Amino acid sequence: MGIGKTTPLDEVIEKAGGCAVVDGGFATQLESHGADINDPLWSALCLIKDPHLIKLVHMEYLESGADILVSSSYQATLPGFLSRGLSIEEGETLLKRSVKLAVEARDSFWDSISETPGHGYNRALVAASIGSYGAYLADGSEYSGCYGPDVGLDKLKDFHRRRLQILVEAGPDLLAFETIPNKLEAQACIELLEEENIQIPSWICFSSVDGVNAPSGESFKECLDTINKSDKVNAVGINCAPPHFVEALICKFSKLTEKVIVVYPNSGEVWDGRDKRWLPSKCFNDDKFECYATRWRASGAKLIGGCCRTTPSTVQAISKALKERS
Ligand SMILES: C[S+](C)CC[C@H](N)C(=O)O
Ligand SMILES: N[C@@H](CCS)C(=O)O
Ligand SMILES: [Zn+2]
Repeated sequence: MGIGKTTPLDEVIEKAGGCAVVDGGFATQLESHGADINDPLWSALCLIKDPHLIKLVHMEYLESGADILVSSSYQATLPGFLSRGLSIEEGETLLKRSVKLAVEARDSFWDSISETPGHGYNRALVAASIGSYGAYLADGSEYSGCYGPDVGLDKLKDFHRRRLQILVEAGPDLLAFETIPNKLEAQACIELLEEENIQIPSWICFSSVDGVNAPSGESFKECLDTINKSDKVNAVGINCAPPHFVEALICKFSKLTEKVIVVYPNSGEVWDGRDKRWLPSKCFNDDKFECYATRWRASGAKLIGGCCRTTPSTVQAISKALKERS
């Protein structure tokens, strides 16, 4: 995945007219179909209990115009599955299932739509979601970056390595590291991509709670200086932060990196990691996303979508804004 080579990610961006659409809140949409994800495994519980809902949600985002589907593996981890009494083998099967379900949805949507002349869809890519260590902890620390003194680089690499290998074996088109809250975890991700000689594209997205720095308080300059050293990372950006932070962050990132910029913010509501609920806050509706999407593209983002509490209608609004191109 050397720099300069055209990747499937570049191709989908080009086919989409310069800015491709990422899907929206995956867990949110599972909940709207009645899934109970109030659990340490969060949305990954559905890999065990409701795999059909996972496929349904992927289909809904495809119909809404997503060019990239993010898989259901955000909070799917081997230690998480082991602590539920599953075997390593069962855990590995579930991880592979997350990619398989997204690939099946993509293939079946593409087969059905291909028969419709003049359809405006692109064949979507499947990104395997790799949630941060904080997501696995299920204590809200993907928004604080405070992993404590015992969590060093090696521990983070150990945490991520096997899942990454299994997800890659399952054949996604790319890897999506999500809600990374600090520089150390970004470093762990890039070292793993290198050590495992990963040949598919990847993006690394940070969360942000102040709109200026990573949640840990480290500057994005420090974080991006680390990522810029790796030619295994194709895109870098922000996910699950409030939309009103995004424009300024795109401007900041575009001065700090030449990599593709990816943004998929949440609705603006705030996750209460202790009580496990979304706190009402400044919340942005689909019309606002439609208008923001155009501005984010003008500021330099090439991958735009939604994260938690956004829905297929949000993605439809983004897709409408980006595909009614200038
Ligand atoms: C993106 S957050 C809302 C995911 C859930 C969190 N890791 C938890 O388990 O509390
Ligand atoms: N891909 C995950 C991100 C959570 S922050 C989801 O949409 O559920
Ligand atoms: Zn989110």
